[in-house]
Amino acid sequence: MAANNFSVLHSSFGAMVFLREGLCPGLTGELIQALRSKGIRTVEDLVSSDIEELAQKCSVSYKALVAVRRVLLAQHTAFPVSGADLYEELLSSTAILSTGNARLDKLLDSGLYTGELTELAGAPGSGKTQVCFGVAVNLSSVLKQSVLYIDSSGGLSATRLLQLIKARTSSMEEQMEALQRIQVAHAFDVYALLECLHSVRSGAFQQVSGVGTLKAVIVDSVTAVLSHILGGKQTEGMSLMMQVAGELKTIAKDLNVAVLVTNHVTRDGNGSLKAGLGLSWSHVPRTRILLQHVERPGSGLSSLRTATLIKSSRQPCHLIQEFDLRSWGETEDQLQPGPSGKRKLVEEA
Ligand SMILES: Nc1ncnc2c1ncn2[C@@H]1O[C@H](COP(=O)(O)OP(=O)(O)OP(=O)(O)O)[C@@H](O)[C@H]1O
Repeated sequence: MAANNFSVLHSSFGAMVFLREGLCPGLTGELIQALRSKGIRTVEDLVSSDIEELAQKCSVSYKALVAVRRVLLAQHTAFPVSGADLYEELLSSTAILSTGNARLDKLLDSGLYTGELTELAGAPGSGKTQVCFGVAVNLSSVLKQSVLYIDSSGGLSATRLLQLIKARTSSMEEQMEALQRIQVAHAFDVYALLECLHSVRSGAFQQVSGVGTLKAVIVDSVTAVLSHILGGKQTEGMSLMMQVAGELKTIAKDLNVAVLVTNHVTRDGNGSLKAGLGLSWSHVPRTRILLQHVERPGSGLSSLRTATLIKSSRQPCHLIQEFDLRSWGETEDQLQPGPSGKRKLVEEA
């Protein structure tokens, strides 16, 4: 095929990927050497070349080269899809997982969406971990779905999880089943987190016997492992952070799971709270909620919190809901599915 036939595909390649042994079947060291000798070093160089001419120039098999190019194209090209196909895919594959808190669900347009990253940002003590517990327990005990809880701050409490599960069922058997559906991993530095995310991506947690397909991954918190490697002279910090972001997005998309992460906050020039980890990270979550204490004169520190929607592509931002950390699972105002009612709301099994 002539080189300029690939002009559309050209533009869809992301980062430059160098040809290396093992990148795809048939791409041997010998073939790579032959290609390099003719200036073909990257996937993009190869797929945009005239294969017939290249096979002759490099004295390699035309058939082998076509097979390699076909695999590389499938692996590395983002083929354009129409809006209609995308919408159809959304309807058929996206599940919306209730958080177990009707007010948070309202902010999230019914709940956590599979295939997406949602972030809870808040100051220390604002209740991020408590919300993660509530979400994990609702998924495991009410929706009967499997969850991976990655604890990177040491805040995980099995007794609190059990306490929340007990509030939903008095059956010991159901309590144990619910606890089993929450798989826990500890990752106290960025390398351990990346290793854990690699295992998730390779399917290690997908079907642990008896607990079903993974539906959500919770990381509490990303800041705990990322904040100290950013800034100063640690130049690789940003790259590690974006690797974590890439892994989380890939997991969300490829495994079709909902990803929930927690993040700290800082203050901007005007003194307003904003999510931590800087501008590059700010684009990573699709939806962000800010948790804050409700301060009432004379009432001291209470368990009341506000949740403010500060980033969303579905709902107007700055919607606010107030809720009580102690009343997770209240069902007073159960919500109806959003406007696109065909989407799968995961129901109690
Ligand atoms: N069993 C409980 N029931 C209700 N509230 C609780 C319970 N345990 C802790 N809390 C409250 O939760 C708050 C701490 O929340 P949490 O640990 O979720 O904060 P966080 O935002 O994760 O903080 P950090 O950023 O430091 O990890 C405290 O105000 C505490 O009083």
